[in-house]
This record gives sequence, C-alpha cells and structure tokens, in this order.
Amino acid sequence: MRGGLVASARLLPRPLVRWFLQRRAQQDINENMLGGKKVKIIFVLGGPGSGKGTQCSNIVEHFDFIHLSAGELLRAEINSGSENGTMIDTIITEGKIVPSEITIKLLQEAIIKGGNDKYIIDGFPRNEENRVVFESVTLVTYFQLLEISISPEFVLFFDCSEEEMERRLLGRNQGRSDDNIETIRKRLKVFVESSLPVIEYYESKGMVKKIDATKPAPEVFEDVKAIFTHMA
Ligand SMILES: Nc1ncnc2c1ncn2[C@@H]1O[C@H](COP(=O)(O)OP(=O)(O)O)[C@@H](O)[C@H]1O
Ligand SMILES: Nc1ccn([C@@H]2O[C@H](COP(=O)(O)OP(=O)(O)O)[C@@H](O)[C@H]2O)c(=O)n1
Ligand SMILES: [Mg+2]
Repeated sequence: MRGGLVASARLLPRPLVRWFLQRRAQQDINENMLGGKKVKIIFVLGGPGSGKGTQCSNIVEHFDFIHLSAGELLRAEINSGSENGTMIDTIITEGKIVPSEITIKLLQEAIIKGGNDKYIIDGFPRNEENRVVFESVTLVTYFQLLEISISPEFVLFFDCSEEEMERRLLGRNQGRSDDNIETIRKRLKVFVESSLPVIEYYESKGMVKKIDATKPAPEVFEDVKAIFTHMA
C-alpha cells in the first residue's frame, strides 16, 4: 500500500506539495474513474457498545450508503499481516487510539475505492488528532483536486450509559481482543476523555444529531430512519 498522503506530503518542501497532490489525485482519478462527485459523509460516533455497527448495518440496508468502520479497516490491516498490523493490534488490545495517519490512509483508500457518493464513517473521528488530521490542508486539497468535498453533512451520535455499553460489549461474542472487561474499562475511559470532546466540538457547530441508544435496537433504528428519510 502506498505511503500515507499526509505523511508523504510532509516530506516535501511546501512548493512541491501541490504538484505532489495533483499527481497523486490524477493517478486516483485514472485508476478509479473519480472526479466531480459531491461525496456525502456522515460521521457515526458513540461509545464502544453504543450500537454504531448495528445501526450502520440497518442504514446500509435501507439507504444507499457505504458503511466504513474505522475499527473494521484497522482489524483488516492487522489480518493482512502488514508492517503496521502488529502495532495496531497492540494499540487496539490496550483500548487506545491508533495514530491518525494510519487510520486516515485506510479511510481515504476505502473512499476512493468505494466509488460511491454517500458514506457513513463509523467510529471516526475518535479523538481531536483524528479530526484535525482529517481536516488537514493536505487531505482537503487532495480531495478537492478529485472534486470531492469531504466535509461531514452531520454527526450521528448514539448516546448510551457506560453501564449499558459495558453490558453489551461483554455479550458481543465476536471474538475480539478488546471485548474483555479490562480493555472495555480502558476504552470507556478513552471515550470519555478523548472521543466525547470531539462530539462536543461538533455539537458547538450545531452538527450533531443525538439518538437515545439505550432503547432496543429496532426502536433506535426508527429514530435513525426518520433522520435519513428526511435527508435531501
Ligand atoms: N439497542 C441495543 N440494545 C441492546 N443491544 C444492542 C443494541 N444495539 C446493539 N446491541 C448489541 O450490543 C453489542 C454492541 O453493538 P455494536 O453495534 O457492535 O456497537 P458499537 O459498534 O458501537 O461498538 C452487539 O452485541 C449488539 O448486538
Ligand atoms: N478512529 C479509530 C477507530 C477505532 N480505533 C481502534 O479500534 C478499536 C475498535 O474500534 P471499533 O469502532 O471497531 O469499536 P466499537 O466501538 O465498535 O466497539 C478502538 O477501540 C481503537 O482501539 C482507532 O484507533 N481509531
Ligand atoms: Mg462497532
């Protein structure tokens, strides 16, 4: 997989960055028949176990979106045996947040390869660094060159108590290395300390649609469906 866009651009003197981005964008346009797409992005946020994945599956079933789970992309990277895989695995098992450039490179490639114009991005941005790097000039310029605007339409926030999230995660049974009580407690702490501030940032911009996620899944989806049904 080619080096991360942001990381590679950082290596170049500023005057050369635009040339580098134009060359990279043209490569991706040629390879993926892109360009001229108003890509709609919705961030799906909420604590571990709040029901993001469950509701994203429902959204994909009823509306024409591609579901990109940052966590799933990272787990696929671990399974691919790539050089970053071991480091990602350690970080996930500790319930911490992977360096943004790694996660964003995976998301950027998935958006380009997806060829769709509507994405729900699940579990991202998970901290301030995720958000700032995603809004970096480099990445925005690159997507602009692809004539793709990647500012989020809104943030869907699944609000759920820690007790309920812990209970759900202990019953998730997906064989994940991070669904044990010790790591769950660490992830909930990371959510409160690092992820909630990101949700508060978007709330201050009036971009958050908050859903009561403690209800049974079908009732939660009724509230989600109402939001997507009224989207332009
Ligand atoms: N509204 C709900 N009520 C009860 N259990 C739920 C609800 N939504 C999801 N779950 C269950 O809780 C666990 C976590 O759900 P998931 O969608 O993986 O959450 P997240 O992606 O936010 O971690 C799963 O086992 C799922 O089946
Ligand atoms: N933006 C992200 C998303 C996930 N991750 C890592 O991936 C793990 C699992 O993310 P996930 O979204 O699949 O987890 P759930 O909220 O679904 O339980 C997180 O606990 C982080 O360790 C990350 O580092 N950065
Ligand atoms: Mg999930």
